Amino acid sequence: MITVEGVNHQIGSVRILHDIRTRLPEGRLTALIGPNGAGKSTLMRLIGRLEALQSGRITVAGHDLATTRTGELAKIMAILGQNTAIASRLRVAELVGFGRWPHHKGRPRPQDRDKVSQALEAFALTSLANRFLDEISGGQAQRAHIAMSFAQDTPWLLLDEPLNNLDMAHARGLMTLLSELVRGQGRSVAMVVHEINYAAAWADHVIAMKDGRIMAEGDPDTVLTEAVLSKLYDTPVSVGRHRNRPLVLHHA
Ligand SMILES: Nc1ncnc2c1ncn2[C@@H]1O[C@H](COP(=O)(O)OP(=O)(O)OP(=O)(O)O)[C@@H](O)[C@H]1O
Repeated sequence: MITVEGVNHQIGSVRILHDIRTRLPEGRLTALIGPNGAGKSTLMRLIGRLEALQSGRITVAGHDLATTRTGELAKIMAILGQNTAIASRLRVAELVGFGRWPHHKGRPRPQDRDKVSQALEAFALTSLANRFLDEISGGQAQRAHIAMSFAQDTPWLLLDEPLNNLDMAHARGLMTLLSELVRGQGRSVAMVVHEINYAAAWADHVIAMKDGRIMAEGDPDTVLTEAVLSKLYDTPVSVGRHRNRPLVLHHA
């Protein structure tokens, strides 16, 4: 479980997060939703310790972020942030190989190479393994970054907008793979997602944020309702059903 208690965050004089208290359940896929600027990435970055905690307390699988060593944390949690700009003269396999660093600390072993091969295969990147990052498409680069986090092989996987740039089939493939990690291997995934129907179809738990606060949280049937979503996004939405899950419609 990830616990967040009394987390406030401020940039300059602007309050970005207001007293966030929540729990992200273990062995589940949690979707963070909400409008632009709601504070989703900031909360993810604080949980992933990419940003220093200004107040409150966060624990990941019982480890307090304030006291856990980075090497230890990197074996518990992989985080993929939103800005994945990285040296473009790097090959796909090298990027994915960085995910193994916490395990081998510079001396890759056969099992590390196996994990990289598995990650390349899982994200349909094997044929692109030797390409440089500036020689592949935006969606392929996005998959390579997710594959790097996947190769880290941690109980917790935190992904900020991993569906960016992915076409329908690859987005579906990623969600299927993430839910297999959760259901088949008992891993825990938290992701920021804008396309609400991916949360509706695959998430077990949804946290809806607006203006630096949590507006609603719970299972998709509880959170993905017309009342909550219309208020969350300040736009009218209809919610139907598809395969016994919510289906959100927001066309004119
Ligand atoms: N470096 C920064 N300096 C000043 N304000 C910032 C900075 N980073 C983020 N903010 C502000 O913090 C608020 C929350 O941003 P955050 O990126 O966490 O939102 P988000 O919910 O992830 O949004 P999006 O869906 O657009 O990615 C926004 O109002 C944003 O403008």
